[in-house]
Amino acid sequence: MEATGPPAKMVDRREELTPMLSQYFDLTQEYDDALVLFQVGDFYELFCEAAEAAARTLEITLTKREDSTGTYPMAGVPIDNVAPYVETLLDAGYRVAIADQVQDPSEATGVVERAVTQVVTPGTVVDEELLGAGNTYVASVVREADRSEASNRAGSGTTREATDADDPDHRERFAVAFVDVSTGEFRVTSGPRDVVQDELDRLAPAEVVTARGEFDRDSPDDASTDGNDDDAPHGFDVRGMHTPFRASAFDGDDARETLSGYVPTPDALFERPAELQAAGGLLAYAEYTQGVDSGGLEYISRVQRYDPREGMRVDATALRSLEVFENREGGDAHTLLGVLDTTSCALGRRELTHWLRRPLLDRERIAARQDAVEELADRAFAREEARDLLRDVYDIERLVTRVSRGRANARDLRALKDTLDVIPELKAALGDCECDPLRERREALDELADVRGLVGRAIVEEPPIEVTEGGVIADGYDDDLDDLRAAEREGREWVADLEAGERERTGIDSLKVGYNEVHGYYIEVTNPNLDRVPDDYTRRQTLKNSERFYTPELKQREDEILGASERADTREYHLFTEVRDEVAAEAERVQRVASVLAELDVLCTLADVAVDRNYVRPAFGEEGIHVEGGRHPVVETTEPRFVPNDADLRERNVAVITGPNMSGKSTYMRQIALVQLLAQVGSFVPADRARLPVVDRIFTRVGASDDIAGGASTFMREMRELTSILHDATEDSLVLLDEVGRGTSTADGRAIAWAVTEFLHDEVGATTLFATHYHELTRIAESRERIRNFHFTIDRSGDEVTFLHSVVEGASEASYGVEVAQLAGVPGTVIDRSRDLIDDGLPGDAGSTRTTESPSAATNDATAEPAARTNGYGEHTDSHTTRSDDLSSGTDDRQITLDEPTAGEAVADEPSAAGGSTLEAEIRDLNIASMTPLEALTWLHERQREVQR
Ligand SMILES: Nc1ncnc2c1ncn2[C@@H]1O[C@H](COP(=O)(O)OP(=O)(O)OP(=O)(O)O)[C@@H](O)[C@H]1O
Repeated sequence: MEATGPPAKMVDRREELTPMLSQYFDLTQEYDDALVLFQVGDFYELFCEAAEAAARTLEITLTKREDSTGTYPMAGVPIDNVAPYVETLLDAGYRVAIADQVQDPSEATGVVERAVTQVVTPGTVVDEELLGAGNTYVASVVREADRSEASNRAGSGTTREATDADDPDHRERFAVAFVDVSTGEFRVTSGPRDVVQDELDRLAPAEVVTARGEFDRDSPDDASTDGNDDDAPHGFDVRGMHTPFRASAFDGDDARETLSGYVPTPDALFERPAELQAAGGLLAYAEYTQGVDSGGLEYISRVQRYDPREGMRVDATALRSLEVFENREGGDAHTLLGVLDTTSCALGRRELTHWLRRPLLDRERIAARQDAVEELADRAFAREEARDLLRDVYDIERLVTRVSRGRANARDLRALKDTLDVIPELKAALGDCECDPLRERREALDELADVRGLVGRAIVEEPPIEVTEGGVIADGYDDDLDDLRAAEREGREWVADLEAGERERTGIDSLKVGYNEVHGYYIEVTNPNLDRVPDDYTRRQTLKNSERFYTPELKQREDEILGASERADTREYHLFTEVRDEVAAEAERVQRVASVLAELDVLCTLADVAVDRNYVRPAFGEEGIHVEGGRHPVVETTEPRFVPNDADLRERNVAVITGPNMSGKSTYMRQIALVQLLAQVGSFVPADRARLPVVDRIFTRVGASDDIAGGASTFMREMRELTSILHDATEDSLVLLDEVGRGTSTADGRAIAWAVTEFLHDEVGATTLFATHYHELTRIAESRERIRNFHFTIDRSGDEVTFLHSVVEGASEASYGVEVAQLAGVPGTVIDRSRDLIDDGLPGDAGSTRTTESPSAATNDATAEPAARTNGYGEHTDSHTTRSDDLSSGTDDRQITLDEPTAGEAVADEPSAAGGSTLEAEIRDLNIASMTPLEALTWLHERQREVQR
């Protein structure tokens, strides 16, 4: 960003700068991709362009600094409340380098020494205040060497013959590593582009690091920032910030060297060199941001390589359309996570997210989780007790990270102890649980009695936040400390007795003994009594109405007290860091306990949800999906009269689902996918009964109808996603298609929908749910044995329709678009007119020179499609190649042709019928009543482009 790097004004005056600004200049040069927050006393200051940018972004005052070399814009934020400012800067796309004074100003001879102690970036925040409850990842991506550029899968057509791109040996491959610096979780994997993209989608890193120089077009030193497609690391689609980092860190030797600070034999851990490079480069970046040297993040000891194929693949599109973590508006209300997340502690909350992100493929692992959930569901008392205890569990995964990094305070240690105190009780609560997964976890719960005992003995029950000012270490833990405290106590007692003694000795009743920070202990005598002051009193301070004195003995005692107190504080700090280091040495054990606690929390939660919401344990078999009385886990919580529905797709069917708008098609499809996903997570499912296959991947393609503004580009995206489904789905996949084809003309859309359905049935064999308003699609079932039609029923009495939300076998009769419009409150005049038009045909039909179909052909026939009723253009245009008899039944005069032009395009090719301008003729001939809003908008968009050309 332009506000980072050395300020232009200072570059010009580099040699003249004062020592302090010179120091600032050097740091801005060294950390040239960050805003440097430069400590000056109680403030972090920024200068020149950086100050202006910060003032704008943070809405703080821009001031000036003047010295002999000039005037510099300056802005500052208070040190003791810096977190919110840093957060705002991160949100605005900046990285922030914190340059602290690392020398006591009183000891500095010249300018105080300063150093960057931390670079805060979106992916590497560790401050509690800046961290959300979930994981914050930073990822690194490395492209494998010696791979030729592979073809783009999205463009590789819909045939499933093997191509170069399919051949595992010829596809472009990447390695990707992820770290959560706040917990120490570290994972590495590699694979072809789509697999790595899935991993990036799944873990949604806040930042992606790549070797500098690879993507920086203008200057190799230019640090790119987020949000710009041009900066997409290796062409991956990532939401987070993109950070180019020192390329050498990703070199094999350097990466190995970095890794050796964390794992004993790096080479043995990875399967491919690029994985080692990605992991080493990422660790080097993590060290750089945390201001530590090689090996300085020792709590990252769990560098794990994983295989993405171990889990069900659920890409970002599927996660979004199934609203697993986020609803369609991007919020977290009414999501699957929201329904399930009644976890007791932060550890469990993060673990649940992990589980939902990566449903399992391994039947045994699924069964193990199910066994645990089942037993916990049955043992209500044990479950409730365990959940209660887990509520007292702190986020010890992050806590132990702070311990390892020397950032934990005494309260953190005490919180760790409080958590460890829970473990014996938790083990007892689960003592009767018999199934292997629960027994194993119970046994894996290390009580860490040593750590618990140490902290219990060493740290007082309610320690202060500061660890340098005493009051942290418990009495009896250390003899030296006890002696110092005794000396201090004794001195204070002596002082406490002094007042009474001196009053007696001097006869001054108003004499007082006091203490202040500046002058220490004193004896205060009011002016009228000054003549009675004994000789051994020395004057210390004169006030308006009194004088303050000390005696040689008081002075001596004061020195003893203060000396003892100071030495006690120092000793305490020393002891505290010793304890902290001892705990840090057990970090791995704590992390293991944390992960068992996390799993237990999730298992208890899933059991609780199962009981609370009446879920059942699904069985797994070899046949396709068979659900009885299935429910949508989220919609059933908001819809008081949710109607359960069956889904019998045992032959791995392609289900074509029709029904009026709003009847429940999307909900139904999503509920089947969510039931499947939950089942593979190991959870029970919202149904009366479910027998399911293990699905390798869930694909979703939701039509463009909701996204009119996106226009043509949305359709393009839709088709790209469709291509990837057709290419990547297997017979073990579950495919959801919701109104695919809606983003283009009705004719094209229907043709595509038809062909896609055939392809999925004939070539792919994936279990498919296809919700559509193209009713003619239901006819495919006549010629394909595994294609089945389902539709949603409504109850119609007079003009009123009631949605029954229940699915039945067979094709739907109509769309009831007008009835839905009426329900939505469209004015009665419009509704009546629509009904007339349905009955009588559209005026445009009669006037059109192309109309070959009689409007009356579609009248009063509930089975007629909107398209057939209103369009019916019989003419053939070059742009549509699918033959009409592919789709039509050919038996009646409601024959549907696929050669129908889009509202605009075919007309535009024709000369004006009325002899006016082409545009005029087009407008006149437009059959507006038959167009969807999207078609109208697309038409308008095309005309605009023509005019603009
Ligand atoms: N099984 C059900 N029981 C009760 N209410 C339901 C059920 N399914 C859906 N609904 C309600 O109906 C609304 C519409 O459902 P949904 O979006 O699934 O309809 P749709 O047929 O896909 O509509 P469209 O074709 O317009 O996209 C939902 O928001 C929900 O409130």
